[in-house]
Amino acid sequence: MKFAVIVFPGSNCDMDLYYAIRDGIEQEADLVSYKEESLDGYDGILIPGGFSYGDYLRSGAIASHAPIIKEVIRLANEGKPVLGICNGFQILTEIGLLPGTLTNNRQNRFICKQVELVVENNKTIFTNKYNLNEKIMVPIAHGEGRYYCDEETLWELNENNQVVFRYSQDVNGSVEEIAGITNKQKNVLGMMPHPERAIESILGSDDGLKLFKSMLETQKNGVQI
Ligand SMILES: NC(=O)CC[C@H](N)C(=O)O
Repeated sequence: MKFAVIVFPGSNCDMDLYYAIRDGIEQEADLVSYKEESLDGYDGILIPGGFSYGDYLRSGAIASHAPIIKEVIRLANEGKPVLGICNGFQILTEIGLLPGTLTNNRQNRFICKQVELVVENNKTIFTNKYNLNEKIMVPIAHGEGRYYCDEETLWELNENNQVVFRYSQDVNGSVEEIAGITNKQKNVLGMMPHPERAIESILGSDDGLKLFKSMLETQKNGVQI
């Protein structure tokens, strides 16, 4: 499976993602500049964490106008897997591939720690290797990670099983402890925690590895969702 890791000015988790693919699941990954205008030949798109454009205006707001974004949207609409982590999640909401928004943590400061997540939907291309309600440890590192959406959107997210990860506890004030959601078609996942920083136990947890293995499994065996 061949992945594109999109690199914006200010991305800082691009190499973590690259190594998660190369060493974690032994697949191919390319670092692809935000300036590129084609993503032909890639089976999966990864949007890494960081501080694209210094988080000016709002996290992800300026990145949403980068040349590569048209292609990300095209591939997402074709059904290709698109995963946005942290700043990647923020970018996915800014470009409208995911509903809602990410705003300042309730504590109004940056939070960096290991947190427990619950797998709320294991019937997705990103989570089929997990058990339903499995508890996993994955780090967070964000200042604007508080997920917010209006009541109607929240109802839809729950109704369509689009909430994939929730925090076990309230960590940043996100509505209903939402940590990660998919689009309706379930091929686009955005999450604030960092699975790419939890791929081997020496890092404190390898619970993130199954997310990447799930994507590979789907590609190889066409897992029925
Ligand atoms: N690790 C990250 O991606 C940081 C996310 C982000 N720009 C924030 O602080 O909210």
